[in-house]
Parts: sequence; C-alpha cells; structure tokens
Amino acid sequence: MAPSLQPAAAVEPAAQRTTPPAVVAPYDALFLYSFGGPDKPEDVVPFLRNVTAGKGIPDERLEEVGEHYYQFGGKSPINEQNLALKAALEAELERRGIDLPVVWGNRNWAPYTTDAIDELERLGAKRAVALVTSAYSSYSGCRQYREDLAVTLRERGQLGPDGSTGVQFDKIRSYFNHPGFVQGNIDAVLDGYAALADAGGTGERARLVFVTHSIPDTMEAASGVGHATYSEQHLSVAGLVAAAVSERLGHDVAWDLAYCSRSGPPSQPWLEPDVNDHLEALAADGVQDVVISPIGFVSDHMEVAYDLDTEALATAKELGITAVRAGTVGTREPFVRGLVDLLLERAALARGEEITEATTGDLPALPSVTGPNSCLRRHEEPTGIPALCSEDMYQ
Ligand SMILES: CC1=C(CCC(=O)O)c2cc3nc(cc4[nH]c(cc5[nH]c(cc1n2)c(C)c5CCC(=O)O)c(CCC(=O)O)c4C)C(CCC(=O)O)=C3C
Ligand SMILES: [Fe+2]
Repeated sequence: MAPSLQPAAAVEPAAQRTTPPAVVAPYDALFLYSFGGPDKPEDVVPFLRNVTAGKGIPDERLEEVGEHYYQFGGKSPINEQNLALKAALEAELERRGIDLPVVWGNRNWAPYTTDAIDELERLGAKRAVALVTSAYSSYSGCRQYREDLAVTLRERGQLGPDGSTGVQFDKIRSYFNHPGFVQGNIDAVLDGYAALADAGGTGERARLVFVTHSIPDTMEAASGVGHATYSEQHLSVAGLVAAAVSERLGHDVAWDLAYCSRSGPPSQPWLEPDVNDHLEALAADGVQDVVISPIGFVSDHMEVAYDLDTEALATAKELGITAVRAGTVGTREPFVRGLVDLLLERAALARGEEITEATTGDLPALPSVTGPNSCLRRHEEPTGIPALCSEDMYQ
C-alpha cells in the first residue's frame, strides 16, 4: 500500500499571487544547521579534531577516515550540498512569498555555529528556527546539535537560565516521517531502479537495501525515550518507501535495513548488519541485483561517497552483484517543499495555535521541544551539557 501523502500545495507565481503569504511569525530567520566538512586537504586533520574532541575514537580510525577525505582531494561534498539546499529553500520561500532570511552554519567546520549567530545578529534576528540536516532523532542527529548551540551561546555569554539571552532558538522536529522526506526518497529509489536497468541488472526484481549510519547500541537505546528509536524510525521509513516502490513496480520488492560507517572499539556493540557483510549474505542467498538507498542521510556527503559509492559498490562488484546507489533527498522538490511546510508548522506551534502535524506511516510526529533526557549520548547517562529546545535545558 502506498503511504498517504499530502496533496501538493498549489504554488502561485509571485506576480499573480492573490492569497497572502504564509505567516512565519514569530520567526525572523531560518537557521540551516549542519555537520560541516573540510574544503581542502589542510582542513582535514583540524576538522577531524573538531568532530572527535572527547569522543575516544581510536587513532587508527581517524587516520582511515582522513584517508577517505584525501582520496577525494581533501574536500567533502557536504558544504556545497548545504549551499545548494540553502538556495533551494530560499527559492521555495520566495515562491510562497515568504520573506525570511536563511543563515547556514555547521557544528564542525566553517561557517561555524558562532559565525551563524554573528550573521543572525547582523540581520537583526531575535528568534530563529533551526533546521538540522538530519532527519532522525539520536544523539548525533538531534541532541548534539542542541548541545553545541547551547555551549556556543554560553561561550558568547548569551546563555540564560532558560535559554538564550541573545537570539532565541526553536527547532523543527525530526522529520523522518514527514511526507516530503518520504516522497523524496520514493522518487530517488524509483530513479535507482531505472538506473539499474541501464546498468545491466534485471532491474525491477532487484533487492532494495536501505542504509543508514550505524550508532552504538547504547545511543540507539537513548534515542527512543518516549518514542520510537533511531532504528525503528528507519524501519518505518524503509517500509513506507518499499511499499510505494512495490506498488509502482507492480510486484513486492524485498528489502532490508543495513548500516555503514561504524567506528569505536570492536568490543562496543553498534547497530548491524554492516552493509558490506549484508551484501555478502545476500550474494550467498543468490541475490544478483541490488538498489542501495541511503535513507539515513539527506545529501550525498562523504559517508555516501566513500562508504557506499567506493566501499559498498566495490564489495558488490567482488561478489558479482550488479548494484546501483540511489540518491539522497538532496534538493528534490517534495523534500524542499516539505521543509518549508515543517517551518510553517513550527511557527504555528510557536504562536500557540492548534496544529495537526503532517506525518506518513504509523509513527506519530516527534516533539519539537524534547522531553528531559531525550537523545542522550548513552542511555540513562546525562551528558551534563546544556541542550536547547528541550523541556529541561540541563538534562
Ligand atoms: C547518526 C549519524 C549521522 C547521520 C545524521 C546526520 O547526517 O547528521 C552522521 C552524519 C555525519 N557524520 C559525518 C562525519 C563523521 N562522523 C564521525 C563519527 C560518528 N558519527 C556518528 C553518527 C552519525 N554521523 C557516530 C555515532 C560517530 C562516532 C563518534 C560519536 O559518537 O560522535 C566522524 C569521526 C570518524 C568516524 O568515526 O567515522 C566523522 C568524520 C558527516 C560529515 C560527512 C562529510 O564530511 O561529508 C556527517 C554528515
Ligand atoms: Fe558521523
């Protein structure tokens, strides 16, 4: 069964617009908040130091990851992809007649969080809404952004007891089950099936392997306080995408969820199976064609370019599997439109209006103001670091 998707919002050209533009009050800026990545070889080591500060990632793993970046000329595609998303959001806002500046910043590379706050202040913003480039909730995709924002404000002397004393921040909910994100993935997977036929595979009979970033089991447990966990959120999206693709192709598509990019010591359990091991198991079962869909990521950044396009596709080749990697949602139209819908939804909520969150599938919308101890790094182990956009900033 196909997921029930919202009908497309009719878009009027600005010149002929008769309806007034949607209200984004109380917000005066949209903060596009991402991970960041190196732009040139000299950036790689300082970037990795920023990412791994205090995380106990083994040196061998860091050298290995540094090598991934050097193989791509020391430049991650992520910054250009975020600039493209920023431009797409600006275009969509303009199409809807919404006058709202978009400011981009990253946790781990320039423009840094503090640069973005400077920019927001320069624009005179008083209350911004943060859109994080991660669709699912977990420490890495949710709380870490909220902590870095709080710590940056604290360093600037702008963190009051209940939040910022400078620019105020709200956050758009984790949007994995928003219709726009799901539809963007459906479209990308269908394109993947078409590409597989061109690549010489049997096309429509191919196995569908969804992939996301592995996280430690204890981070997984902490991701689901009061709601579905990180892996359950992915399973829901995967099921929706597979159902829509099956319907379109006219037969049931077999699918699985696998993981990439694990780090940490081998003794520490992380979510499995690894995508490479999984391809091996599929080959042993006689599977010959695979479409890989990276539903865990919103753009084709380094994890996708290296761990999937370089490593997993090489594994498939060695195993005699014809594999194609489907795209991420990137700047696909349903996704970008959905993000602006989410912004409007968050603004209505901030104004105290009754809202019905748009969702697809069985899982309810995640809260945009998280409960206490939500998305901790390790289950039941408070980080002791303040985090914005939660019911209690210090839990
Ligand atoms: C769930 C998740 C997402 C998806 C959500 C989202 O999209 O935000 C994500 C995204 C990203 N992760 C990225 C890069 C890295 N992540 C690392 C380390 C880690 N990631 C983790 C999780 C996630 N990460 C975890 C549990 C660790 C272990 C350390 C820790 O507990 O935090 C390391 C250190 C070395 C290594 O261990 O690999 C690097 C370099 C980049 C930039 C890519 C580019 O440059 O194009 C992006 C978008
Ligand atoms: Fe990561």
